[in-house]
Amino acid sequence: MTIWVAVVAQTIGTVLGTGLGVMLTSKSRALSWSAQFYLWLFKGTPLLAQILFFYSALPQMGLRLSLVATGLLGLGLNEAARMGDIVRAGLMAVPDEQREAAASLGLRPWITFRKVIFPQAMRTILPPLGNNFSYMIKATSLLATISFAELLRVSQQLAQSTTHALEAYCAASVWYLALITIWTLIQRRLEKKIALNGRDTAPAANVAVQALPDDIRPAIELPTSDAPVTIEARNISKQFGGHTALHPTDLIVRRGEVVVILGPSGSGKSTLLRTLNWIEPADDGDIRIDGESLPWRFANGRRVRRGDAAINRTRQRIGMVFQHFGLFKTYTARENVALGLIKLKKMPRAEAFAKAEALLTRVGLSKQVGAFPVELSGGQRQRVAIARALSMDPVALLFDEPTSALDPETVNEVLNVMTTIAHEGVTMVVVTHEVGFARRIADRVVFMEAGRKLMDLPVARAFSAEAPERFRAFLRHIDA
Ligand SMILES: Nc1ncnc2c1ncn2[C@@H]1O[C@H](COP(=O)(O)OP(=O)(O)OP(=O)(O)O)[C@@H](O)[C@H]1O
Repeated sequence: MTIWVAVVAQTIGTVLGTGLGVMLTSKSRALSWSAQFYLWLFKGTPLLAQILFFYSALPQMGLRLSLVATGLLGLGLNEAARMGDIVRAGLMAVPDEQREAAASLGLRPWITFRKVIFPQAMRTILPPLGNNFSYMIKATSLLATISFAELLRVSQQLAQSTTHALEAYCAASVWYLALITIWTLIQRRLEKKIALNGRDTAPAANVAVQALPDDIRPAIELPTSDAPVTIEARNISKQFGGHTALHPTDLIVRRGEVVVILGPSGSGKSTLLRTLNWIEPADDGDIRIDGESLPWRFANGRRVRRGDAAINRTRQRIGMVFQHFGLFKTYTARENVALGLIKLKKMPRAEAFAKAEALLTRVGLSKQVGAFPVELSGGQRQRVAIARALSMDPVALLFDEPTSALDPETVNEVLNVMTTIAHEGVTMVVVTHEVGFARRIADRVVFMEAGRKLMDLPVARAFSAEAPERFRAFLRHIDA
């Protein structure tokens, strides 16, 4: 009986708690506040009072439960509140880059959750879940020896109407709720504080960002090649809080071009790049991929934001490589590369794996196809990430500081792969601090400072006396 009750109650708690955990991390306020209310109520009132409530109040609503069913309901709903917190912690422990990597492939939120986020969150969730289950087994004995006896006693008293047992329980519940509310508020404050302290800091600045006067005229030169335009960003801007990370900026990338974006730390390079595939939605402006607007559709002459599914579809056409690789940790190299093909292109598994292996061979990893990310070096992981970004046959690849997290010896193995695919004609936009790479590979060099594009020149002119003084000062600083 103990095992049966514990298993059923734990199952109710785990299933319901998983839903609550997802709701707690949801961007929808209605969902997260409903889940928070549930947790507050069930964590804040004593189990015995809840069981008593179910036992005495539910029959009045026409639902009569047996003693065991009442106990199951009480234990299950309480466990759901605890599991909700545990699942939320597990989901929050999965780095944001995993979600961004999935979004950059164009995976739908449900698939991302099921295939990428939840399996990783399980590693954090499983130990406390085991712990809770041990507790649950013991709680069933409490239920049997104390709660049921108490239930029967109170029920008899209620029937005889000689005491105010129910009121006493209600008053006790209010007190507990007040205590738990205070603790919840303290816990929230602590979590907020820790979240702020733990926020990723930008890599060390190589040149201090200087404020620029608002009326500065950027030295912009539009590309002269007449290949068709692949990415067309117009007037995109982005603010974080009150801080303008990106002033209204244009960027045009033509088919086969390699555009390298250089600039001091904090100058808005990554923000510009991340708006190009809407991983970071811009506040204003438009991005067109092969002429198709990524964020907007036009209805009755008005501009309307496209739905997430439509944005995902267009986004699939652009691959992205992240600084910290963003490989899905629970999948092998081959599975990482094949996931988008199987889930989005609906390719049969065998065919997707064959294509994944061919791509991994192309980046020099034919022997590591079965390795998990932890078994690979940084350079190898980044090459898997490049193969994965190529898997969807994108019209362009975006690289966000692809070598910044690598040891100096492995930087070149990644740059060599990037050089090879650039020579194969892949359209690329690269944010990097590797000036040498820009000189060798770029067709155009964009220089950013304080959220503005200050230079956009063909490579030969960018590295000549013709370049703006600010860019030459930046190069001198790096040389030094
Ligand atoms: N998610 C965010 N929340 C708040 N501020 C942000 C966020 N992302 C970027 N910023 C701010 O926007 C500005 C531009 O950041 P961005 O990462 O684009 O610069 P960057 O040139 O790529 O820098 P780095 O070379 O150091 O990566 C910085 O001041 C940064 O602190």
